[in-house]
Amino acid sequence: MPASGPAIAFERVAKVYADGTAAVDDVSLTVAPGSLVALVGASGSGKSTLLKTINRLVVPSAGRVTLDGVDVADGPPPALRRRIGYVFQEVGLFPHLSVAENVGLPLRVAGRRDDDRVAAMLDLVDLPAALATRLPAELSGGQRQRVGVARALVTGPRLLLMDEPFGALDPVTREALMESVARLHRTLALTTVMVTHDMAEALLAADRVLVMERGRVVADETPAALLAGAGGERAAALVAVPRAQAERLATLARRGGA
Ligand SMILES: Nc1ncnc2c1ncn2[C@@H]1O[C@H](COP(=O)(O)OP(=O)(O)OP(=O)(O)O)[C@@H](O)[C@H]1O
Repeated sequence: MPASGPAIAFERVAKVYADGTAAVDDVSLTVAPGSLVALVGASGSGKSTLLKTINRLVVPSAGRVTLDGVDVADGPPPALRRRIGYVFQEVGLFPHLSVAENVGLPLRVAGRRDDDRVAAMLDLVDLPAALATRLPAELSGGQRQRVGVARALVTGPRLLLMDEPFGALDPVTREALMESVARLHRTLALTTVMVTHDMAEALLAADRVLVMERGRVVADETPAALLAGAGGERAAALVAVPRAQAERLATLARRGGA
């Protein structure tokens, strides 16, 4: 079993955008190596901004972020980003490159070429080898996201960041992808931080859920604790939605079986 990925520490991190929007407000917390953390909260609460301070797509206005004790601001951003997998909703595949070329691009940028590694990555994300020569436009949305995950992990990062990557997909595809990612998280011993709008997904996949509101982390609990009522009013309101749905479905199933 390989050693787990890096610990992340946010130390009094704040972000005020140029137009004066305070997106993140004095966040301090640590993420243990090997954990799968979900960031949830209303639209505009600062989830993406906080996530992007980890790979320096956003530079904090105050405070700092460290990985294994080293400030992410030390050293050039490309070197940092090679150590961090990043998957986001738009995927960002190059339309004129094949699936294999897209997955291999981070290796090429780093001066490497490794066709076996690319093939192994496709296999790891459950994409048939026959798709390797296709263009992104010749794939389904779910397959494109799998290519995005393969590309994010091809350089062997220990840290995976996901920004609502499966939001545009149907629920069945979304669930299958989330299962794949949870499996990769375990087998590759990653530390994973994911932004999601889907509280059920957060509760089922994560081992820790951070609830954001107006730039602050207002609850920080395990899924079990959240379901048991920890985390206060805001967390309870978010948990109420999947809970009510589960209860209605259970009632329907009982009636159907009667
Ligand atoms: N580049 C930017 N310039 C100015 N304001 C921004 C920028 N990016 C985000 N914001 C603002 O910062 C706040 C937090 O945005 P952020 O995208 O971090 O929230 P979020 O919780 O991820 O939202 P969503 O769930 O809708 O993606 C919002 O008010 C948003 O409009």
